[in-house]
Amino acid sequence: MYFGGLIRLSSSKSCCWYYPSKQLHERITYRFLSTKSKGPSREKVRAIPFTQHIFEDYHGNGFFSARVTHAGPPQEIFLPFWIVSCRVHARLVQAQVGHSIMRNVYNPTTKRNEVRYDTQWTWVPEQYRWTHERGLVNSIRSGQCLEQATAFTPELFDRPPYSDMDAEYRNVNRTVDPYNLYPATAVRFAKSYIMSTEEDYADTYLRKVYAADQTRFVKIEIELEDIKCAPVYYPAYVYTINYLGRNLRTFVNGFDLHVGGIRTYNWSRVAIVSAGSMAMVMTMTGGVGWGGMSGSFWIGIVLPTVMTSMLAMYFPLISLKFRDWKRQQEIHSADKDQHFWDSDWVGAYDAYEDQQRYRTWKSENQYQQQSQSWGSSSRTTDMDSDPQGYYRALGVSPNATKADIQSAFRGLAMKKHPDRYSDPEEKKKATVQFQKISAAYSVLRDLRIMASNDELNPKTTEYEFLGPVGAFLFVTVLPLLVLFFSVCCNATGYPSQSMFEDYKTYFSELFTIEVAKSLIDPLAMLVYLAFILILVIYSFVLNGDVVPGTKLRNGKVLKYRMNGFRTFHNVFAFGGFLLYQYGSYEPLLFVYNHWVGLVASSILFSYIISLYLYLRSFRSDALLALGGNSGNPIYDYMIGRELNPRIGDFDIKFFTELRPGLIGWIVLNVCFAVKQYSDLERVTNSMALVLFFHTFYVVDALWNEEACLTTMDITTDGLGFMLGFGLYTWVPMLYTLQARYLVDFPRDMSYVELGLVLGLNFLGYFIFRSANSQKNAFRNNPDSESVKHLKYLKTERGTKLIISSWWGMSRHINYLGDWLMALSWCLPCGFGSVVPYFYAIYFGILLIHRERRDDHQCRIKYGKDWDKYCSIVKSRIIPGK
Ligand SMILES: NC(=O)C1=CN([C@@H]2O[C@H](COP(=O)(O)OP(=O)(O)OC[C@H]3O[C@@H](n4cnc5c(N)ncnc54)[C@H](OP(=O)(O)O)[C@@H]3O)[C@@H](O)[C@H]2O)C=CC1
Ligand SMILES: CC(C)=CCC[C@@H](C)[C@H]1CC=C2C3=C(CC[C@@]21C)[C@@]1(C)CC[C@H](O)C(C)(C)[C@@H]1CC3
Repeated sequence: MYFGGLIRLSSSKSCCWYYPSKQLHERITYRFLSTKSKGPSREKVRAIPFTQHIFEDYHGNGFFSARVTHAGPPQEIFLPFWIVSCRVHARLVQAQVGHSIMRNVYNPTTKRNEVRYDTQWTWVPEQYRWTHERGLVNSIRSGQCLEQATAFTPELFDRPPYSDMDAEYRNVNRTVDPYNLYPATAVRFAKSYIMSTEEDYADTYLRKVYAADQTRFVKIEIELEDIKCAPVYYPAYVYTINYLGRNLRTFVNGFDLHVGGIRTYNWSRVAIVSAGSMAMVMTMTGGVGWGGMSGSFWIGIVLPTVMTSMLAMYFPLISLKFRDWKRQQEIHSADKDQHFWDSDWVGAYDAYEDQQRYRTWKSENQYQQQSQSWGSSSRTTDMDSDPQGYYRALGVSPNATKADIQSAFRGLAMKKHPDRYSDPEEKKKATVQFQKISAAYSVLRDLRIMASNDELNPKTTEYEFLGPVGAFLFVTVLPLLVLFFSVCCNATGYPSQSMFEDYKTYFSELFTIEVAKSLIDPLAMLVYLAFILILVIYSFVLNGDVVPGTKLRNGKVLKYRMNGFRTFHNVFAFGGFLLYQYGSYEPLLFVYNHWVGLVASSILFSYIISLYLYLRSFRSDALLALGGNSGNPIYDYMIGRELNPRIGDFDIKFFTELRPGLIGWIVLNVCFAVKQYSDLERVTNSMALVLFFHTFYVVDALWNEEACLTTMDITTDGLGFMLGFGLYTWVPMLYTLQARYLVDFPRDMSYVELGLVLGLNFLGYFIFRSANSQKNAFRNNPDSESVKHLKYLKTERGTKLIISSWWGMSRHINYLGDWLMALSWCLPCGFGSVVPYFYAIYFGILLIHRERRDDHQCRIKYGKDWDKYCSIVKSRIIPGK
């Protein structure tokens, strides 16, 4: 990049611009780094694990910081910058220097002599000229930054093996960020930076030489000659945090470990401090003076608290938006600056093409190695497999990835866009080339999508749940079963008395249009939707650690925000607050009174959301569950096609897994307990026990939310009707069966019964939690103190299977614990009906079936290793069986 000629800038600020070139020259220290310079050795640039604590400190310092700790390993990134160098010719056209003079003046008002300062201005007598060289990085920092930047060479991608590092750090990707600043913008920055820094120096100098106090009418002219704009790269470790659906990057300088990036704030602390300080202000000042206590509460405390905490929460996103907007402005203004545009870009593009060539070379090498190891010769890697010349048009190899094709197209499109040429002949040529590039891109992109789809999303060849027939029964019979429990179980009996008396008449009356109509309850629908909406809002606005999930088939690792537990207590705090304002618990009786409507609404919702999920799973970039791509609509709709459906960064499956079902379950339980209280004016000990057990289970699940990321539902199953219906309907509407039964048939337990049931529950919980935690701890770090004594079997996949302690007793000892708990939840209902035991029966069947499914999946995953594991740990669920 080279600009011949001179660029003339002039300044006429009220400061001085007067100094001989010799002295100015001495004061500027810089080292210009040309593109040929070597920069730091690539070994020096490595993702050092200890940068993790620098990152954590950066986000953990200060009372209001959000203490982000989970960002995964850093990325090694070379950030691109432009180095602008030029020769600066400066000429001082005019300037005045001012000296303050002290005078004694008589003041007739005070009738005294007073001291006054006047400025005596004199023109600077000479016109000075000077010339010097400048070199700047585009973010306008000089000195060290220039020295640490490195010229682009394809070897930047070559990461040494770093065999001494943990696997996590050994496999870190090394990348080069694309340029997102135009060279013309960098030059504009450099120009204004040169102006302002030289002004500063001149001002200081003038004041010193003339012993002046002020300067004015300063007019200078600067001519920039021989401007060079060279791309350089600056090494950094980048941690990416997912925050409210946006990726925030934290940069750790590759040399001095200085850290920068957008910070996040703990909005709940901001809220507490704001509420506390506003309450203090209100108390001290006597309130807002409008609306009494209530006015002061809402306007003086709640409003500012909500506003400040919202600001704290959205501040990172606002500043990101602001930066984006500033960048857009830069780009717009750079467009007008045509003079720099073309020649600059050509140089930048040279560097970009180098990258592409290197990537292509690398992927070809890899491919050749792979095909040698597969012994395959069916595919060819050279350009002969490109009869249409599409790959050649984009300058990529036939093995290029979708991303490679995309970035090659973007680069070429920028370079060859007809709008960038004013000469008609060149414009014509560019138009032809541009059309060729676009055609090649559209064909190759589609091919890549198809190829990657086939590889990533193979057809499902084996059915579960008795295939399409079973799926059909699932989507029809199970909702009917839930309706049966809600419609046919009531205060007369579980099932109702009239069904027992004459079941034929009862059922013939049940399947009528009137009964169907009675299921439609708009108010219940509204309440149900409002509840889901509140959960969605909370999942967006509440803070929580951002945790990476397991690696997906496409190599991606999704991030999840752990705010389930916060959602839980916020739901109760919000509900409690509303009831307090209302002044009665009566709204909670709505649940019992509109039970059938609520159940029907949840079923309808489950059908609709599953349909939405099914339809959206046909997007070209959707990653499907291995078991959900059979091609049979009923089966795929039921089992779930898409593995991790997301809207932006909102993960629908993760949201569904723990929130509507589990939180809804406890909310409904509380409503039933309140109903019992309103009927009996007390809560029976059996109801209290059921409430305690269920709440304990749910709180435990939400508290250990992270653990659900490794469950089959998240890692393997798609999100379809099975999970959707399971969590929007089945869990909240059926897991509450015991609490509802105790409203209709209240009973108290003897102390002996109480003790036995409590004991059974805690035994179950002990097994369930210790086994699950042991597996999680072992999977997270097998060397940690609590699990390092465990014996394990190392599989060929690299995964270790525990074969001692809990996991040596049976292959799913956790299921046994879970089932014992399930049984203990049913026992408080006594033995008057089998219906409250439905949960233990169904759950037993579910766990047996789940164990078979998991066994099948593990056999596919681990092959011979699984057989070996099964021969060591023989029991499936119950030890010794
Ligand atoms: N209340 C409810 O309605 C329900 C509760 N649950 C509960 O959810 C919990 C999670 O269940 P789920 O995901 O089905 O099963 P597990 O938690 O038992 O996880 C099974 C997976 O763990 C890994 N694994 C198996 N054996 C070993 C071993 N010996 N050492 C180390 N890892 C092993 C395998 O995955 P890999 O090797 O690939 O990592 C396997 O696929 C259970 O406690 C269950 O009771 C489940 C369903 C419903
Ligand atoms: C018959 C029918 C509708 C089947 C759907 C099954 C679902 C109800 C269950 C499948 C796996 C589940 C899990 C939990 C709840 C029930 C479902 C969705 C779970 C969230 C309960 C709390 C636990 O601590 C858990 C997080 C481990 C668990 C995960 C599996």
